[in-house]
Amino acid sequence: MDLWGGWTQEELDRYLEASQIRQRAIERVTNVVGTYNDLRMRIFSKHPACKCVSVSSEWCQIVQSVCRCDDDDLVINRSKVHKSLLMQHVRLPSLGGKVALVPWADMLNHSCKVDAFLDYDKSSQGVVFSTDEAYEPGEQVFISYGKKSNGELLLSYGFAPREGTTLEIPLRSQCYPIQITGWPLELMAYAYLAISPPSMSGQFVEMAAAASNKSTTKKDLRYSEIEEEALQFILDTCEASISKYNKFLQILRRRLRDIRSGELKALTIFNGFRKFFK
Ligand SMILES: C[S@@+](CC[C@H](N)C(=O)[O-])C[C@H]1O[C@@H](n2cnc3c(N)ncnc32)[C@H](O)[C@@H]1O
Repeated sequence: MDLWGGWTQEELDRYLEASQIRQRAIERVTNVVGTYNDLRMRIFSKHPACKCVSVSSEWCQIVQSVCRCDDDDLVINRSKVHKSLLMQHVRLPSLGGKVALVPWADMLNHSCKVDAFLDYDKSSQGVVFSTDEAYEPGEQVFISYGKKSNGELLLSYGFAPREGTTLEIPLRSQCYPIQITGWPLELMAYAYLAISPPSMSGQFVEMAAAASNKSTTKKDLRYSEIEEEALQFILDTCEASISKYNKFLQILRRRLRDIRSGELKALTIFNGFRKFFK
């Protein structure tokens, strides 16, 4: 059964055993299939002349492979696909996340190194894009698709950037992307919240806001009295997360053991020869 972007159930189980993305990929497929089956029951079964039209080829791929429906039952509306390439749905932060159709916005690629995004500009009454990096003429300009882990980018956009590699650390209902160079303030805030004693209830609101990325004003959230415990909490969670890849870790350990024992054998033979020529 094809799941998302051509991934099979077996591949999901093998490669994404410990990843949050595995469950989300399955949920996505379940939602698409549920919507299609609902439409089929309510509309297509009663009006055979009606066709299911989708602008998304992934949507059709999932429906076709999972629901095993005929090609004729599904139509990818090419003209809409064409338009959707040029007109991107964009959420405008300063208008409370209102959605706008912005011409050519679909041409912009993502980079983890930038925070810049398109937004509504009151003075020019239009959607503008201000870069947060200096670019040379002819250089590619990037936007940020959001603070997303590699897994999320892979699931939603079909690519995983090489730079700024991230690992998703699942903590109860939240999920925080950590980078090889560090961890986000939100994760630290969550750790403070999770381990802080009731005597610190006065700070709970501030910690919760920072953990859910709602407070952008406070850049340095520190509580020295519980910092050690919070760091230990993050370390334990990271270790627990990676230990789920136990098959992979076993293979690595076995391979290392084999290489080392091979080296030892070679060393013994070499020492034997040395003694022989002494
Ligand atoms: C909104 S479009 C961006 C424009 C697209 N590159 C194009 O030529 O039409 C989003 C798609 O671009 C690609 N993309 C965006 N940023 C990328 C990156 N940093 N590395 C690789 N592919 C990227 C992915 O295929 C993604 O699904």
